[in-house]
Amino acid sequence: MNLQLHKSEIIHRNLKIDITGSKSESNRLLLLQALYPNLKIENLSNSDDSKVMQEALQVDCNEIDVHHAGTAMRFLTAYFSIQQNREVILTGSSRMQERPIAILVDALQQLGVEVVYLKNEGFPPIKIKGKKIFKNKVNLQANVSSQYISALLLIAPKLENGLKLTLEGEITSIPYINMTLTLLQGIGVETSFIGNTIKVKPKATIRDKTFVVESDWSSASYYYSIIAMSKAGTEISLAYYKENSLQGDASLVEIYKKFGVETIFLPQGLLLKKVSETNSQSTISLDLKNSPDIAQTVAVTCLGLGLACELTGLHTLKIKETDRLVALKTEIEKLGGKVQITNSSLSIETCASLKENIEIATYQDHRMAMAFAPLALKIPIIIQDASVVSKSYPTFWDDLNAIGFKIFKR
Ligand SMILES: O=C(O)C1=C[C@@H](OP(=O)(O)O)[C@@H](O)[C@H](O)C1
Ligand SMILES: C=C(OP(=O)(O)O)C(=O)O
Repeated sequence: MNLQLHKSEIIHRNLKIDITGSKSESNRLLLLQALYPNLKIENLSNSDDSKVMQEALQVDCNEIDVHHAGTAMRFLTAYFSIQQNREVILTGSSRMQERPIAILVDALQQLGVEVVYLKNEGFPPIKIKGKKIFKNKVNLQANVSSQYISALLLIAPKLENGLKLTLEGEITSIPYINMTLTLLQGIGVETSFIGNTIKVKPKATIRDKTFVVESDWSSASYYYSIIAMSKAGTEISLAYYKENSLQGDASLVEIYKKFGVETIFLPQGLLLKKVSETNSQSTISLDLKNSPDIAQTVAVTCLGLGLACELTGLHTLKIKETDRLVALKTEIEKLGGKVQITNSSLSIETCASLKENIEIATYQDHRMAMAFAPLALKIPIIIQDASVVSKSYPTFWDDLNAIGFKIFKR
């Protein structure tokens, strides 16, 4: 389904957008709930990725397809490693079969788990034979994806002797590791993270506990971009967000001050308000190694506002739903922007005007579709294969429609 977005403006200012729980928190809590059934979860994410995770933890079959869900792939690999007397094949979309998993598999093999590759060495599909794990020391490379680390940490309290992880290299996406540790602490697991060493103590059972998942900050990023591209005075409210977030993408609050967006925390969420114009002479420089999922949003905001930018810390983008660096360069150049990329950075030159009615390809990447949509405040634009958004935010187009975006099927 391609969508034509006519040039739009925000009209329903008093509307509150309800975004469901963080996909990252939800997928961690679902795994913890499978390990500790007296854990209850509220405001669970309605994303495809969380549905896939939930179903995979419930079914009894021995082949599970996680489609495009990276966290589900990595977290379930760890989960099935400790399910004794079960042999499970984990597979995914063709892109998932190109997303590396060797660092996690090597770590599980160091712990004594039997994992074999069924197609290409280092990539899904894999076959896992679950067992009781007594070993408790693992060294692993930490500069490729934090998901491998979170996966091991989530099962760590159920290992006979807990876990000591020694992280090698520069640690990437650290807020996601801290999110995992904080959730573990929340159910009473003892953890420590000092220097490059993480320790988790074993915990057989937990007390009854209910978690209310905070709404997804990565999804909120598209509203930050919308407000940044709107005229002064425009406002949008988003529920349910809090000032002390576990999610690294809450860095949006600081980052979007650069684009004239003010964030006001209310008891039930956020009010975003455009308060000032950005100086078009300035270059926006940001290191996004702690918030990789908002890189596309920020890049397109800069493009829409005609601002030059230099974004660094993007080394994980090449192994996500698509190679996001190449995808951004290709699509921004279609619109008339000038882009340079390396393996870990992206810069855009100041661009005075954008081409109209360009078809943006989305590469089966939800964030490509959602990041480019706010440009409809500046130019008419077409988003190809727009239903990809369901990976993290199924009601995205309905919500945009409700705030005034003019969206038509093509
Ligand atoms: O642990 C998580 O929930 C995630 C970690 C990040 O991945 P990397 O650590 O691979 O950057 C992020 O991009 C992804 O969307 C979700
Ligand atoms: C990278 C993402 O997800 P995952 O790695 O879980 O597929 C994302 O949601 O942007």
